[in-house]
Amino acid sequence: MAATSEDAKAALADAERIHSATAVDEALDRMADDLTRHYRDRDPVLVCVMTGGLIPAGHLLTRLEFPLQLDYVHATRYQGSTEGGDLEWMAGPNLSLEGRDVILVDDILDGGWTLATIKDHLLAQGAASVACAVLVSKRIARQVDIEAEYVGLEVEDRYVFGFGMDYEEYHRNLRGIYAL
Ligand SMILES: O=P(O)(O)OC[C@H]1O[C@H](OP(=O)(O)OP(=O)(O)O)[C@H](O)[C@@H]1O
Ligand code: HPA
Repeated sequence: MAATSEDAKAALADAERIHSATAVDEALDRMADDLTRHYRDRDPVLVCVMTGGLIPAGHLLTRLEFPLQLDYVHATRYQGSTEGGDLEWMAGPNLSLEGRDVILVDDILDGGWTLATIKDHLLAQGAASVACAVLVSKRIARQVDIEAEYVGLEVEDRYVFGFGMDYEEYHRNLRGIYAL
């Protein structure tokens, strides 16, 4: 049965805040500095992975003061659950990525299947390069061979939510990061 807002409130009350809003802001500043150093003259396309990538991508974008284009893909394998399944591809990208340098932005790198699959897909569409930028990297053995080039924060192997990441589709709007 789908979780209610009361369930979501109860989960938050029991959760531990593992990164404050300030820590998230500082991590985004560091990521933006690194991305600016590498991409300021490369006319990249920033591709946001919906839905969780929306919040980190939006906050990163306002810190990237150089020419870039924005696109998105919508792909999901958790669908409001805490266990991942097969990746369902729903939409995007819309721009031609032929010869372009792509910054693929998501909220979290966990088992790695999502970013690995999307990265392969974008390279198959002709992208010159695809680098992954994630707000959070979970410290676990990946299911596939992928790592992010740009990482904001690390978390241990717990289900986390906030700043894009959901608890049963709730709590993406929290400014800190919480663990069950
Ligand atoms: O590294 P993985 O184990 O593949 O997990 C990471 C992915 O899982 C979440 O997406 P989800 O499928 O839950 O969709 P959402 O973005 O709508 O939350 C998250 O946003 C990442 O895209
Ligand atoms: O720990 C997580 N939290 C939220 N979404 C996720 N998608 C993969 N892992 C997670």
